[in-house]
Amino acid sequence: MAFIGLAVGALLVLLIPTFWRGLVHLIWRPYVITKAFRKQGVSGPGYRFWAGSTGEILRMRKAASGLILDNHCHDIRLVAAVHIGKWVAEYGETFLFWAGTQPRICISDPEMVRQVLSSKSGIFPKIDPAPAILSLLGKGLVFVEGADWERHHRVLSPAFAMDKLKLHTRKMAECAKEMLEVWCHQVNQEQDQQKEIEVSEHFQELTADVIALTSFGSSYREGKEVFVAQKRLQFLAASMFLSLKFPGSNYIPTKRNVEKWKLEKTVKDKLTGIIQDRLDSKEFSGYGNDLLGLMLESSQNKDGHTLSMDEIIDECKTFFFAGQETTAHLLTWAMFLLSTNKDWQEKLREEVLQQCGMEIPNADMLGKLKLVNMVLLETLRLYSPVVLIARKTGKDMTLGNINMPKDTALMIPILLIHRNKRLWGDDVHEFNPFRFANGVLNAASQPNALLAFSIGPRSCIGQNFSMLESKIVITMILQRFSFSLSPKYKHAPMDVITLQPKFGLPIVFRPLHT
Ligand code: HEM
Repeated sequence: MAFIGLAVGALLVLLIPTFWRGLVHLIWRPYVITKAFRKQGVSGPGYRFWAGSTGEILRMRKAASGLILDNHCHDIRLVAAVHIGKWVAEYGETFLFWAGTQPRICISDPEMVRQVLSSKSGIFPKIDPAPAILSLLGKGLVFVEGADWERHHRVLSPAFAMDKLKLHTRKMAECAKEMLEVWCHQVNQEQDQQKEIEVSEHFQELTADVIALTSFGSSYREGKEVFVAQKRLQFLAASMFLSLKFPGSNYIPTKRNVEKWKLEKTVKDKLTGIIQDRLDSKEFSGYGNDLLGLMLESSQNKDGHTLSMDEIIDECKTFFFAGQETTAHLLTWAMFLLSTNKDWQEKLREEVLQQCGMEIPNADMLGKLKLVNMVLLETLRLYSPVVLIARKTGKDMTLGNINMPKDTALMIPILLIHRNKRLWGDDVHEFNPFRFANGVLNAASQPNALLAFSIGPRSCIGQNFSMLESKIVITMILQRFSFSLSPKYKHAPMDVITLQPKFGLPIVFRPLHT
């Protein structure tokens, strides 16, 4: 009896502090945080036990999931990042919401956003990525911090210098030509010389081919298993975002976790194979000067700027995903806008034929395509493939006039900032590429209003790569086809980590030359 009493006592000694910590974490801390922000005028949807705002977010997303917009409606707040749009309207530009028990402060004020993103001192690091995101992207350049980020950046950035990128123009055009030959063949087989093609899938394969070829010396076919596994990991990550978690839940062999582990293994094995092939093929001159070559060469560096094999694998994950997915969506949305704005399609074709004729475009020609550039920028404004940027406060600080404790997560809603009338004017919801006629910095009332590639030291390393690739592809399409939106298209942009058309993008193509 005494033994049982002793055991129960010991158990209580162990359990009571855990129970107490749980109560503090689940009830007291959210209460204190809510109160502290409310005192400073920052309110938001109330905290719900354990779930935070997750239930509300799920309800709003579900309600929006059946909506189809008019093809000319670019105010997509009704269908994408719906919770943020609704809460900004209700609580103002700065508000507090809860990802489970984690507080999130959403900031849209341009000056606050500029302060966070342009800081060079590292006081606004990235938030710790969810495990599902980490298995998708790896701990590569997107997520490393401080001295590690500097080391990775120093090794990788030479691959994105403009003179290096220009050398990729030919390879990018060859990949595009291969895709367009398939389209031409399909169109020519039709008696009425017009053919409907779902382009978003084709752009996914094309951009995968381009990043595989230019950066890893492989091809879509060789890297296909990685791309397919990453696509599935992306959907798992998106679904896991809004599910309730408890400590250790990532280690339980649930159906979803087991699938995630298998996909992670597929990605790692395949990437290791690609890396090993390059190591085996080392010639006298080294590993090559593409992205993979630079990473492998870094292992010989004596200056400490080296990447370990695990870091190289993580960077491969990062670039296979980041280098492909986003550009595919940019191309998709640009085609959507050009197929619904025939006047712009004509303007661009005229420019393209004037500068490039029917030749494969080279870097010099592409540099002269001002209207194509403007349309791509306006596409990035209206349909930014990345809808949200996340950061946190690295120490206790005042941002704007709000005191924030260390580790406060900050959410920057690109999708909403790109629809702020104060910044972009009364025609904010209209497709008007002319706003970029005098360059990105003069397009809005503030110079850094376009955030599609972010700004500051952590802005997108691949932005010139992506713009170059997109210009080549759009140019080569305009040289060959006129096109219009298929009547089957349903306008329902959705944010699954990136912004994409829910039902794809069917376009009807007609050849310009038979
Ligand atoms: C339309 C195409 C693209 C868009 C809209 C885009 C958008 C972005 C954004 C918003 C960020 C900042 C993320 C953050 O701060 O959390 C970013 C970072 C990054 N992007 Fe892109 N991106 C695109 C294309 C590319 C391409 C083609 C590559 C690689 C070839 C790439 C590689 C990266 C990397 C590695 C980072 C992390 C940079 C750092 O933290 O130093 N992106 N991108």
